[in-house]
Amino acid sequence: AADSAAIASGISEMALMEAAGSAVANAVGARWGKRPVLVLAGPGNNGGDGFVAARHLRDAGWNVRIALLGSLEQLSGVAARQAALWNDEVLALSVYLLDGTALVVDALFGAGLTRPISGVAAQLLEAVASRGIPVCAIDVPSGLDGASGQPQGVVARADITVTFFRKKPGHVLMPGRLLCGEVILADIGIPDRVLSQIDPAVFENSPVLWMNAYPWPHIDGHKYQRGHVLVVGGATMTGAARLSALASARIGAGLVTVAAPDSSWAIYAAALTSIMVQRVNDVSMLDHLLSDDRKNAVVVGPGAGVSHSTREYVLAVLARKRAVVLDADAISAFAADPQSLFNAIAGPCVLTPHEGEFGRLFNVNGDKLERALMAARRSGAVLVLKGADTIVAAPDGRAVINTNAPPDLATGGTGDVLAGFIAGLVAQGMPAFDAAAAAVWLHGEAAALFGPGLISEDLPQILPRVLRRLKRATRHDIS
Ligand SMILES: NC(=O)C1=CN([C@@H]2O[C@H](COP(=O)(O)OP(=O)(O)OC[C@H]3O[C@@H](n4cnc5c(N)ncnc54)[C@H](O)[C@@H]3O)[C@@H](O)[C@H]2O)[C@@H](O)CC1
Ligand SMILES: Nc1ncnc2c1ncn2[C@@H]1O[C@H](COP(=O)(O)OP(=O)(O)O)[C@@H](O)[C@H]1O
Ligand SMILES: [K+]
Repeated sequence: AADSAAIASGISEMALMEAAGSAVANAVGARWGKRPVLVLAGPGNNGGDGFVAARHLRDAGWNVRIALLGSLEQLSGVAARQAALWNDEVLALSVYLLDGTALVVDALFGAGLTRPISGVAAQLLEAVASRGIPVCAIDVPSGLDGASGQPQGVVARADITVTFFRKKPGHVLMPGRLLCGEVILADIGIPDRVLSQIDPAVFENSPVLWMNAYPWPHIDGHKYQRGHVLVVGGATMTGAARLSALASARIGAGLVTVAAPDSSWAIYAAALTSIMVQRVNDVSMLDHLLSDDRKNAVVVGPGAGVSHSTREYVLAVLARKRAVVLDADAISAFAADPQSLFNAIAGPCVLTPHEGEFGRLFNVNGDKLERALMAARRSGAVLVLKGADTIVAAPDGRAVINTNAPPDLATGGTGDVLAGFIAGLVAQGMPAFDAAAAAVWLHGEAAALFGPGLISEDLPQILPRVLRRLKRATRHDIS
């Protein structure tokens, strides 16, 4: 879309392809020393980029061969014109070409792949992968769907992938993120105004997206301006709600209260210090607590139990139009009747399912991005679909894909912490979508900073260091 918009606005297609192929040659030269290179060129513009890269590498003194899928006569447009500039032998694709090849430039298919790669091209990619030959992919590793991050048949994993103008979802969604290796974004002269023309709604998560909305405390602020989070605590599994509460407090909520039943009140009270504990044995007591409208964000779900009372609590909070984060059991409790939940969602609401919980509420098909967006639209909530490539999706079609979370997060309780982070930011006035994106990023950053050995308690503990760095990076000094 960006390239056609750029061409429509008067940029030469030939110049774009020249810049793209030359960026590939530069990336190859920066990564590897001179060695025999085989460029695999496809029948479209991705192949055209390959011809340009081959020419630039040859001019820089590399030993380059190029093999084409199909024939030169079948090339058209700028790809044909670039192929003509190669002005040297063009080989037919064959697995034998890999003998004596120490680097493959994969220019078979980019964005135009319409069906799984078959025949000799597929055999070649398989052989490249099985022999472990280093690969530089152009735009995407051929066979990877740039929209979904899903392979369409065979894909040879790349060491680096050079793409242009803007990353595609497939570069950051799993398993695409792994198949791409390091993604190098090259500027090929597509002007920024093209970005506003295509007005993208999907972004890789990063502070630039939400730091202007980040609720740093005001110099003359007081605790009530920083919001009051209410965490509905479970009766038996008390750790989950305590983790959420601690997380809300750490991320800056002015006050945090856990609502606890008589049976476990003493446990909560003994374990918590800066966090308050109030008695709630049934939905009318919860409703009474919520009559204080300073309690402006609520977490339900962590350790709540998949039960009728959890459903009642969720519906009571939603009826009060309070901002709410629904996690874990608060999601699972609606498995039998998701529509009753969606009907009740009217104000700011964030659902934070992992894939298992997601499947209990939503019967939607498609790739992860599509499913998250559809679920957000259907439920009317901001949807946080968790995992190695957590997606935050809004009912209006915006989405961010998170890429900073390490697998150390795959340990019990980290989701409870995330729910608390989100509620803490919403309580401080951050819009639900921004709050969810910021919380997911901070959560990943905290985990990465802590590193191996992480347990969920460590996340709120180390968050202040992440916040300090973020604040330093985003502070606008008065000059
Ligand atoms: N248009 C532009 O201005 C620019 C485009 N660029 C490159 O152009 C690429 C997109 O080019 P195209 O749209 O030509 O797409 P591709 O080069 O990915 O390939 C499309 C061609 O392959 C055929 N095809 C699709 N699936 C096939 C399969 N499984 N087996 C055999 N043939 C198949 C199609 O019929 C079509 O002829 C980008 O990925 C990027 O690499 C870059 O040059 C940057 C600028
Ligand atoms: N392999 C992974 N890489 C990165 N993040 C992960 C990975 N596995 C899980 N996570 C993150 O860890 C958290 C786990 O949450 P959840 O599944 O609700 O666990 P719990 O209920 O034990 O708190 C989520 O934020 C999720 O995105
Ligand atoms: K490619």
